[in-house]
Amino acid sequence: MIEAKNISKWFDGQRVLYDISATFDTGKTNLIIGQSGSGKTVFMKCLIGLLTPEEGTIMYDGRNFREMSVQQKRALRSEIGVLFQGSALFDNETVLGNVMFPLKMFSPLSHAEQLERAHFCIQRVGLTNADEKYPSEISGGMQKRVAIARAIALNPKYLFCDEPNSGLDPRTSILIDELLSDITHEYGITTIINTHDMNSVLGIGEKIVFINKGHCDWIGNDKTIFRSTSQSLNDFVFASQLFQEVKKFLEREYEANKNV
Ligand SMILES: Nc1ncnc2c1ncn2[C@@H]1O[C@H](COP(=O)(O)OP(=O)(O)OP(=O)(O)O)[C@@H](O)[C@H]1O
Repeated sequence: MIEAKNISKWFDGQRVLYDISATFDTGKTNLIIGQSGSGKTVFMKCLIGLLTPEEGTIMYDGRNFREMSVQQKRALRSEIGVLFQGSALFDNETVLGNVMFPLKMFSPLSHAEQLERAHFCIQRVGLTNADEKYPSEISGGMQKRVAIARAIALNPKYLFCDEPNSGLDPRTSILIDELLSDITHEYGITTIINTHDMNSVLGIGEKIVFINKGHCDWIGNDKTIFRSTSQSLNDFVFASQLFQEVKKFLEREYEANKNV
């Protein structure tokens, strides 16, 4: 479990996070949602330790991040997997090379064991006959699977995903969500996902933290979201659903007219 207590963050005197407190549960897909510019990425970066909040505490299973020594922080980093927005694969490395990267950098395993682990992860995310392919030779959905295989290569306790569905069509987005959810449950990972995709919210939102203009406005799940009395959350849900409908309509129009 990760606990954020009273997190506040400023940039050049401009406050972007206001006293945010939230817990992210072990073995669950925890979502951070909110409009563009609301502070989701800054909050996630504070959780990972890529940004230092001016105020507040972050606890990793009872361990206070701020009070950790350099060695303890290094050890914690090896427990964290990150799925960056846009996959961020190395273009000049094959699928296998990408998944081997964290193993070569941080794992005490022998080369043969690293290869075995990489092959296991590639297979676990549903990729076959892809080891020797380069990122430019595979689809966006497959690239995302490679990025997930790379993120779980070191068997992380914590998995952070920034907009995992960006750039994917709705059907592929659902498959990626299902994969993240399956992995989370199977390995008991504390998974935290930044998203504004309503399909994800309703599909895998076991815990949902809604950020509005830097404030934590509401915490709930996919069952309680439609009972929320937060006006800003209701506006967000309405706008997101409208966006999904427009997107679906445009895709249907595109499919119907692409051969005309
Ligand atoms: N390094 C920085 N320096 C100054 N301001 C920043 C910095 N990073 C983020 N901000 C500001 O913090 C606010 C929150 O940004 P953030 O990227 O967290 O939003 P977001 O909710 O993740 O948006 P999106 O969904 O578009 O990614 C924005 O006003 C942004 O301009």
